[in-house]
Amino acid sequence: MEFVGLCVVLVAFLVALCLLLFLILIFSWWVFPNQKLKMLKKYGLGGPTPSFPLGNIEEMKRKSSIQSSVVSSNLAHDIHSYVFPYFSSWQKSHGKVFVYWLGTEPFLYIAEPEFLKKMSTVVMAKKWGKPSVFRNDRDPMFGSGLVMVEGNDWVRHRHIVAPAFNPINLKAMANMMVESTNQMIDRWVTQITSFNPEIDVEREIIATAGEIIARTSFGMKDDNARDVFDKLRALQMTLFKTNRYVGVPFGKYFNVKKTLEAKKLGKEIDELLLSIIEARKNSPTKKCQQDLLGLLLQNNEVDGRLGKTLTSQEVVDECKTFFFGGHETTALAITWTLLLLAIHQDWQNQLRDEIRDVVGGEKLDITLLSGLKKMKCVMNEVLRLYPPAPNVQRQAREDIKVDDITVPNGTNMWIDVVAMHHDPELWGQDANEFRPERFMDDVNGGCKHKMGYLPFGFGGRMCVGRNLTFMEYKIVLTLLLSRFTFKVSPGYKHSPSIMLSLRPSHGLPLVVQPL
Ligand code: HEM
Repeated sequence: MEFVGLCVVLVAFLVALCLLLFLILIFSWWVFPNQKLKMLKKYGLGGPTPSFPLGNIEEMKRKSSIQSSVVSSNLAHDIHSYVFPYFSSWQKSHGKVFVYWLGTEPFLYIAEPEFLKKMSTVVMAKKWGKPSVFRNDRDPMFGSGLVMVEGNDWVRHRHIVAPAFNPINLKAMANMMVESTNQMIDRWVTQITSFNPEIDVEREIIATAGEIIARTSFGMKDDNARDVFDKLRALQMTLFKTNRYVGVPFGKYFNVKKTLEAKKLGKEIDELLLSIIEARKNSPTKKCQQDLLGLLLQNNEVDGRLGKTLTSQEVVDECKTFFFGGHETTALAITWTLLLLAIHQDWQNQLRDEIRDVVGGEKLDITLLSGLKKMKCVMNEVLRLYPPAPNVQRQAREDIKVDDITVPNGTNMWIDVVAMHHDPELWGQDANEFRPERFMDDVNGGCKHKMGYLPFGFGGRMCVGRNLTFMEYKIVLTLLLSRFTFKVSPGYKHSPSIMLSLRPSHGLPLVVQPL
């Protein structure tokens, strides 16, 4: 009798527990998001109607799949409606600031620089959050690296990481960049001399930039480092192939196999990097190695006295962040540049002339690279038309007041960089044309608003690695243009798409000929 009574109590307890869990889920997935939606509407923010539990994801997928079946035949640069068909269509009905939903997460869409300026004048860098849904989704890539940390942790990370990227430190890495690029050039020469001048430039440049970032981040001399490099690339492919439902409840379990694979790779990478770090810490000569890891360890030691250090796991996460944040973005800047120079032969010739005048035909002296003014204009224009980082993300950590709108604490923000970079209201009627000269006398390219050009983000959280990109861009392009000419292959299909970064979805085959 006593036993039966106990069973009844146990069953009643379990039923109550399930009910409680059910209520928690319903509240967090449905009631609270709906309250937020009502509040955002009250503050005057419109947007497409979401449905439970996918939000607007279905519509986004539908619009993308219609668009991706179309391949632009005319190499046009007006890519916004092509890469973000849903934003482009919602902009027409809801303007440049509205709310859309990824699963049960509201996102404030912003393509209005004045709105952004007003927000960033009241929110300091360390007060900005990064959307928790993305932090969880990208945890194997970035962990608690600089891209993802917030508040005082961000101040501490930035304080140690930023000095590693100063131009004097970067100069010491130039040789690694030259070596990796020359190895790629040798491969191309072998391929071309065997009568195959068509090269998938995107694949080649991404592989070389990956090698460069691994060498400049943690060196590639020992076997462990090579192993890390291979596993980082495998992790990237795994995450890349996963069809992720960010913001949807239990979204990461839709692809259990890939999620587990990514987790396993992430753990193996962490262990290998930790062993590299420990070996460096125990070897006074290796610690002074002039790569980013060496510089972080040195900065850590100096700042250790002030109690502002990074833990070994945080240093690991920074190395992974450099790899994932730094190599594909830089590679794509170079890749899109080669496409644009292949289309615009006049600019290709102008850059070659400039290289001859400024750098000469001798061994590359990197102190001369700053004289490549036209190349800088070309880079700026490429980053405008084809920004490798097509959006910037934030999350409000307090209510933010912009005029009579209040953006409530917790709201995610998606800043559409592609939209702003192609907006005729900001750039004029030639917004979709390749005109590097617009940057000749104006660092903002003649944009009508200072916050309309954001290839590296904005405010205190602006990209910490941009100096490394500038140097790598100039070195790789100088070496390539001094050896080859580039033409668009008849097999190239112009189909830019968003795969985390803005990439040519069918690669970039170019016809490459030695000079
Ligand atoms: C063309 C090349 C690159 C582009 C387009 C790019 C773009 C960006 C963007 C848009 C952000 C976000 C800024 C914001 O939230 O306001 C960012 C942040 C960051 N980038 Fe880059 N990046 C590039 C190269 C690099 C390189 C080479 C590295 C390192 C090796 C790097 C490391 C980082 C880090 C660590 C952050 C986080 C900064 C912070 O939150 O304090 N990036 N980058």
